[in-house]
Amino acid sequence: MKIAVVGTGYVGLVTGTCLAETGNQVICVDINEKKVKMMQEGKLPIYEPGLELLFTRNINQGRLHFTSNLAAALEESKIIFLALPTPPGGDGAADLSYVLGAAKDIAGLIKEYKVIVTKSTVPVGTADKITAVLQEHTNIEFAVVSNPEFLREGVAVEDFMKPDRIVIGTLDERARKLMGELYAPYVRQGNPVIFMDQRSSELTKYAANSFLATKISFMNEIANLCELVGADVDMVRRGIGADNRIGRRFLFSGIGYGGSCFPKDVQALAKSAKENNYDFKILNAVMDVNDIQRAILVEKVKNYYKGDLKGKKFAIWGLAFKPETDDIREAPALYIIDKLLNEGAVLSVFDPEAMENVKGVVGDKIYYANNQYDAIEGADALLILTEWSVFRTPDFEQLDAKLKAKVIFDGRNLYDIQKMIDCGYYYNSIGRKVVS
Ligand SMILES: NC(=O)C1=CN([C@@H]2O[C@H](COP(=O)(O)OP(=O)(O)OC[C@H]3O[C@@H](n4cnc5c(N)ncnc54)[C@H](O)[C@@H]3O)[C@@H](O)[C@H]2O)C=CC1
Ligand SMILES: O=C(O)[C@H]1O[C@H](OP(=O)(O)OP(=O)(O)OC[C@H]2O[C@@H](n3ccc(=O)[nH]c3=O)[C@H](O)[C@@H]2O)[C@H](O)[C@@H](O)[C@@H]1O
Repeated sequence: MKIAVVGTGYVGLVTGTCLAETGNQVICVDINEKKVKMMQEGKLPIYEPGLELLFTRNINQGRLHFTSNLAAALEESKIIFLALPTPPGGDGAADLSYVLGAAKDIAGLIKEYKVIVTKSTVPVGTADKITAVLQEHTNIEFAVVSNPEFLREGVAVEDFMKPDRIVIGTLDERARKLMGELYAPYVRQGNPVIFMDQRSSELTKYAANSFLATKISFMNEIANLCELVGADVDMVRRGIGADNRIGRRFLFSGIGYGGSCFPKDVQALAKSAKENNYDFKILNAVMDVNDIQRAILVEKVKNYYKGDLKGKKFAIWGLAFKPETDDIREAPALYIIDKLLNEGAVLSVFDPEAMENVKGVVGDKIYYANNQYDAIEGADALLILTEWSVFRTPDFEQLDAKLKAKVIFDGRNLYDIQKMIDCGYYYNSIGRKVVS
């Protein structure tokens, strides 16, 4: 099938590449000409494990193409995916200007029946808005389909190629058939394609992200309670996760959820509920808890140094909002860096992939170390903010030798408490006892 993908961010690139991998002819369009040129030269603009191999293979085999010319991309494509940004507007609601703007452009260019698919995360009623824009500007037949994307950064290829489920929101029979054919190669036994109406599909995406964010905020509150009552959150997590009704995943307490989606989507769903005269109380609490949790490590550091961080040198391991990505959008690390700098601390940071992105935002106010051990040289304490594998089993001899003091604040609970006691560290993690 011939497919156009409009927008080559995370979702557009993964969607386009994976659809090409199953034999489709895919043309990806972006208004960012620099990015398009880069991709035409075979260079991938993001770090995502496993994507480069597929990206290169499909370009070389002539199935994956890039352009900034929307008209050319639409010409022969039967299905047009919109993978455009939906950032929070000033009031927290999703900004639909990219999506509706593209719909208008598409309306002016199509000459035959097209299926227009929203991959972007959009509020309930957006398919109707896209339909209205198209109807206003074209007489050509079309169907608007909601097909939310559930991929996680860092495991995006796996998530797209082997999805838990595929949600397709349309009542248009022709579109339903085409979408069913397109996704047939990705369906594994028991992992269904779920067809529904557009509104239910749009809400499914927000409900999924908000439910996962709720799980995280819930566990962060349990962690805070654990610290007060002398319980261990890792034990509680294992204890409740063994119940299939609860499940083992997404129960890790830490320094709050970040990334380009959870913060914006929880906020957008709360806003959309409010617009419909519904006060979504749980979501408001989820956001409040996350705000508090993002500050928790800084509070622990301040308590340890009795409020005076001036001139203290801290090493930071991990900047990306989670491992296996260079994405720093809404990363807790950015918030923590800002707070520590305001307190007069001196920072030396290391992340396996996100250094360049942080340089672009934070600039030369901090030292960008060459590796994780360079970062800790002479530091008063180490702060761990992202659970990259390389931080899980560090060389403790180097830690002992390079840190000025044996002090670790761990926002991701990477180390065994007993080991830290044996090694003589002051070790403060999340929801577990503080040892020294
Ligand atoms: N990042 C993620 O892991 C996931 C994101 N989503 C949703 O997917 C949507 C896209 O997210 P990302 O891929 O992260 O976005 P992004 O912000 O990384 O990329 C968007 C791309 O669209 C391009 N663009 C903007 N206007 C355009 C236009 N008129 N024509 C062509 N290209 C245009 C930009 O240049 C950029 O390359 C959002 O709604 C997001 O909530 C859904 C699931 C996962
Ligand atoms: O809509 C989206 O963009 C995507 O948002 C999330 O994916 P992603 O943001 O890539 O990352 P997650 O793995 O979900 O992590 C999000 C945040 O939650 C935090 N988290 C995650 C899990 C956990 O147990 N505890 C926890 O604090 C992570 O550290 C991270 O900051 C969802 O998991 C995807 O299904 C969804 O498609």
